[in-house]
Amino acid sequence: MTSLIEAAAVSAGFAGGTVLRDVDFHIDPGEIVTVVGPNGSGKSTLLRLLVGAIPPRGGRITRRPDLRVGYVPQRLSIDPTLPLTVSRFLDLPRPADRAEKLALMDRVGIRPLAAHPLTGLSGGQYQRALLARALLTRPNLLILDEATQGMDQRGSAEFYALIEALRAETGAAVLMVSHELHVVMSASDRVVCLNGHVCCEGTPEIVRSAPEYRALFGTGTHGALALYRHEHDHSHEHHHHHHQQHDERGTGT
Ligand SMILES: Nc1ncnc2c1ncn2[C@@H]1O[C@H](COP(=O)(O)OP(=O)(O)OP(=O)(O)O)[C@@H](O)[C@H]1O
Repeated sequence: MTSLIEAAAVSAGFAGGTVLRDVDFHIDPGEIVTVVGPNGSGKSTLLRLLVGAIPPRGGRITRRPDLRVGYVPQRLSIDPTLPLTVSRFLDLPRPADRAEKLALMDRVGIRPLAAHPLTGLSGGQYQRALLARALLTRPNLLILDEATQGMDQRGSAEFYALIEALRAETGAAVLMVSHELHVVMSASDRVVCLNGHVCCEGTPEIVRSAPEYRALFGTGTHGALALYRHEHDHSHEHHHHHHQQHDERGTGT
């Protein structure tokens, strides 16, 4: 088996009815696959099926035996009265190697925030903390569920550029869900457009011009796509610069 996860003719549903029907899906090592679809189209349900959190009603899901998933949830339910710092958060559920923690916080740009309470982070910083924690398990598949919710367009573009860089460094495949189509799509090798079933899939360019996709999302996203491309082309210098700014601010506090 070469795919990390493979789903064949999978269906899923709850008491309220069928949510997914006849879905074929796979993700290969090192691939970035994005699942897009309107609210309620079954994106989160598909992720939960793939990781085995819920059983399929029909069809079959196969996971490669060496699959190691790093999961970046949308949010975590953490008691806001708990004085949990970013650094301590990375010790949950099990204590992590200190050097490794520092290296990962550095890599995702939150090292100056190590001693800050988790609850005081901005949306973008918080997602980076979740990302660092997910990376501690050295995943070969990183799964992100609406990771950029609440970030502005520039923040999202930077976050996705980081994800792409991490994929290049670690070789991990990335599976993400988003309804922020325009920004996320260019970072993807393959896009799966979901609406209870797979409407269309392929490279971002193919999906973007597919009639099924246009019927669901329209065509008015070119400006945002251009912004991402621009950011992306200049990402490396740009990012180091940003992290430096973070560092300076962080050590001052
Ligand atoms: N545990 C559950 N019990 C009952 N119904 C559920 C459950 N989880 C999801 N659903 C229903 O399944 C459908 C798909 O939900 P899902 O969360 O997978 O969609 P989504 O595409 O991720 O949506 P969104 O973009 O809003 O996050 C919805 O109608 C939802 O109400």
